[in-house]
Amino acid sequence: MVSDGHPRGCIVVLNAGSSSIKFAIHAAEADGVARFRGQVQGIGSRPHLGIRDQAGRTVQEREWPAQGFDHHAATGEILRLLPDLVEGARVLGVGHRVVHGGTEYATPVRVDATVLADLARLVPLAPLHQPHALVPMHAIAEKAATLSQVACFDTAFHRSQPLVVQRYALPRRFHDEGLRRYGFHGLSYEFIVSRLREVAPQSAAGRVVICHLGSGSSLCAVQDGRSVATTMGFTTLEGLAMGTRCGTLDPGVLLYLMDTHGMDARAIEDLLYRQSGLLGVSGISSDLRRLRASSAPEAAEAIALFVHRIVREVASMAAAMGGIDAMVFTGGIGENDAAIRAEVAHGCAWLGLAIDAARNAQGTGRISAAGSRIDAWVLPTDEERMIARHTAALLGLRAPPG
Ligand SMILES: Nc1ncnc2c1ncn2[C@@H]1O[C@H](COP(=O)(O)OP(=O)(O)O)[C@@H](O)[C@H]1O
Ligand SMILES: CC(=O)OP(=O)(O)O
Ligand SMILES: [Mg+2]
Repeated sequence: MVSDGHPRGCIVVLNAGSSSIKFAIHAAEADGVARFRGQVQGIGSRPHLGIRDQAGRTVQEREWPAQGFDHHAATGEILRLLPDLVEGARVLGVGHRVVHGGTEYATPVRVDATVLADLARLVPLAPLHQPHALVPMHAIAEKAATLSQVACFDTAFHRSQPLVVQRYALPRRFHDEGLRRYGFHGLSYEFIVSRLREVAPQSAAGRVVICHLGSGSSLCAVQDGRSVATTMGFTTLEGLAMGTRCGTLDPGVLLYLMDTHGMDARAIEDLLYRQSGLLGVSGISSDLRRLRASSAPEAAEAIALFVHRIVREVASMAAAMGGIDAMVFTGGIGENDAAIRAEVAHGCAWLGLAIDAARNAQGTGRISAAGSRIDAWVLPTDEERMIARHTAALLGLRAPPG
């Protein structure tokens, strides 16, 4: 309760990922570890809720059968749980992660009817994410119309990229109508840059490749704290192979699918967003943990493809910056799967990356070997904390981040 020393005002944060919904309760007035953090993860495979308090202790856990338990159901559960977790503090704002901000939104904004309508128009560009961010925004707007809601965008961090990086080689009119490379996971990249400034300021001022490897995966080339290139583009499909997404594909494949298989846009959307990636190649699961536990050759092949694409794209990020000084692994896979990090490092040895096996197995902080030309780190991301920073700043409760 308020009387036991908890801050009086709080920010509630909601982050709808493709396989998870994460949430957090942050003190409104000061940056710090969340009072509560939780997530429903494994949506679509093994839905599981876990909530931890400020000290990292698990305070609640629950599981559901995969069938019928979707993002919508998870949102309902979370909205029901939040009043208890707030513990009597005043909710001063709700911050949302919104994956796509289009050309219009390059900074956080207060949510109103116009914003809701604009963001709904971007649903086709992020079908695994955008609808799940909009559902709680509408629910909160209906139930608590006076509560300030703030939308924070995954695309915003990349808007500093040079125009040539954002352009596809299509006729100019398409770029002008918004068909361009946006990039995503920007809130995660922004948070990692802020962490790197704390733990390795010299590296943070240099040329950094951040590997956000989770259910969705992308790489970002960050130079002096700014995004200069990233693997995702117009949608969250481009770049690396992911849990259920294909990553970069020859556009001729789409023509073939239309002509030869008679597939329409919706069928192709389902194939590329939901049936491909680790799931499609393995035929077993989109979850790396389950592929690790499998002895099927298809599981090993899916993992090898995942790594191969990362290694190729690391080189492309390096090319965008003329070299690499530091590399950071983050996201559900980047933070937890030491073997993926070791395999990526092996593929990047020619760039001067060597990781220390024992440090990598431990999986926190610096993992590069003594003498590695590239400094390598495992840094847990915290998109929710970044959203709390932006939300508090926009509502005038704190100074702007960074
Ligand atoms: N201990 C682990 N070992 C290997 N992979 C893991 C582990 N924990 C989580 N993951 C992977 O991380 C993915 C989820 O990443 P996360 O970034 O939380 O997802 P989202 O993109 O939905 O936010 C899971 O699909 C799983 O493959
Ligand atoms: C942008 C994206 O793919 O997000 P996530 O990894 O949370 O699914
Ligand atoms: Mg995520």
